[in-house]
Amino acid sequence: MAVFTPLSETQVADFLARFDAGSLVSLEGVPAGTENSTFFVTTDQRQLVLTLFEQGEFGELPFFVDLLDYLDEHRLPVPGPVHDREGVALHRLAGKPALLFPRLPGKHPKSPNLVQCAALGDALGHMHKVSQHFPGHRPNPRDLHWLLPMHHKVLVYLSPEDQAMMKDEVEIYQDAFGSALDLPQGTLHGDLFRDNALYEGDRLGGIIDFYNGCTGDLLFDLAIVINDWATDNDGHLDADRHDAILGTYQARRPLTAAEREAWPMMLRMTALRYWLSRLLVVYVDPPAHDLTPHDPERFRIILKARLQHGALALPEVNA
Ligand SMILES: Nc1ncnc2c1ncn2[C@@H]1O[C@H](COP(=O)(O)OP(=O)(O)OP(=O)(O)O)[C@@H](O)[C@H]1O
Ligand SMILES: N[C@@H](CCO)C(=O)O
Repeated sequence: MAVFTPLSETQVADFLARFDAGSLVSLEGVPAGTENSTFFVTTDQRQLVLTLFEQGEFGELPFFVDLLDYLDEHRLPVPGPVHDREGVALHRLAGKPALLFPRLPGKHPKSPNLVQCAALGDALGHMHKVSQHFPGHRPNPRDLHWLLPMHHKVLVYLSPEDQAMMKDEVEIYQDAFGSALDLPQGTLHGDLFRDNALYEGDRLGGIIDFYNGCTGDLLFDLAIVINDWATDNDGHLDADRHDAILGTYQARRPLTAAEREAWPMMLRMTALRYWLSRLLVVYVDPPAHDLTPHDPERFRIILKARLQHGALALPEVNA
């Protein structure tokens, strides 16, 4: 379950009274998700999602609200927060920060087809073009500055071979990314896995869960996407999905020469980023709830595959 703070219908009905969003018809806790409490709220006018923030830096929530407002204004497929009659989006409910969103249609794609991959690449490329001009700033909390101290915390839980792989990798990234690399910057989604996208058939209904959103290398975001969306069960890249995503992405935003050069290393660094964050959840800082954590092994396998086989050739950009 992912309702850490239960809400009564009366609480939600009172909350809705500040918005022009209709009166409560039904309230349903959403089982998915691991970080926040999520509810589907149906009113006599529309379908909404209510999120209560359970963890994280609450002071950062205005950044996420502004980012979603900005992307929504620029017609990206994201749930723009619902503002109340006073123009305020961020409220408190049951003692927790709360946001109301439109409920986007569709389902998460487990095994995305090539049309769905192309739609995702197009949306991400569009988002990255737009997000380069978003004025908000939040440092990337999961970049090399985080990997460096945090990887020490999990080494003790790894086999000698995996310890060596992790240590060597982090050292290599310091050389590769430590000095001034001229990679295009912008605002990233920061966690655009398949379970953060919704599709109605082949149509991308929307991208959700922007709470890892931050400012950083756009390539970092793209590598997260390719590692999750275009990797087979053995950790190898799936050439068709890879090309479908990168083809439409680059039609929006062609990669620069520096990005092309950094690409194989970025795939490795973002694979290690998730191997590490998942290891930390399992061994170092387990959450209070009993939800099954994501499997770190998946990203150890992906990292090994990227080390053994490198990256695939990037599709050419059609002028
Ligand atoms: N705007 C939306 N429209 C439709 N469904 C949504 C929306 N927002 C959230 N959901 C549903 O609620 C689930 C949980 O939401 P979300 O991913 O934001 O939670 P979380 O606890 O932050 O999860 P995670 O573990 O991915 O960080 C999603 O997987 C999705 O099914
Ligand atoms: N997408 C993350 C979990 C949410 O941050 C993972 O798969 O490890």
